[in-house]
Amino acid sequence: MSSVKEQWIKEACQVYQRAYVPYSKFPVGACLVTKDDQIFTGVNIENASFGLTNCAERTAFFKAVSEGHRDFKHLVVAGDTDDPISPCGACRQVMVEFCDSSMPVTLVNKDGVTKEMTVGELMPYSFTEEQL
Ligand SMILES: O=c1ccn([C@H]2C[C@H](O)[C@@H](CO)O2)c(=O)[nH]1
Ligand SMILES: [Zn+2]
Repeated sequence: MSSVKEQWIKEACQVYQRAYVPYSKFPVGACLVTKDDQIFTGVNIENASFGLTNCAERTAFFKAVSEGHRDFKHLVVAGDTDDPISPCGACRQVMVEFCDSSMPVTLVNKDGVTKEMTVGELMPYSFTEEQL
């Protein structure tokens, strides 16, 4: 019996097969978990106009928020990488918008090796609505 976290890791590792990455050939998968245990997966989706690319993490957040979910408890990001994948700055900023700084984020490499971080560790001294 695998733990729920192992299930979330498996989701992120499996969904990245659906990444649309004809340009970078660099698939990424994300599995975002709500506080009421719903799962939203995401992949990176590229475009011939490169700047329109949406990362896996933001795809998962935008799917969840579009479906009415804003309370999250865990994010897993899996990449075809040697080291556990490191999310880009744009995705870190989106994490800050919707997650507590203490929320755990599991980063996974191509062999399933994980690195546990929190949103606050990924994005210290971040820009938030309090500064507006
Ligand atoms: O954490 C990450 C890092 C990169 N990418 C995507 C964006 C682009 O499609 C490809 C190469 O940058 O990887 C993600 O989806 N998430
Ligand atoms: Zn990103």
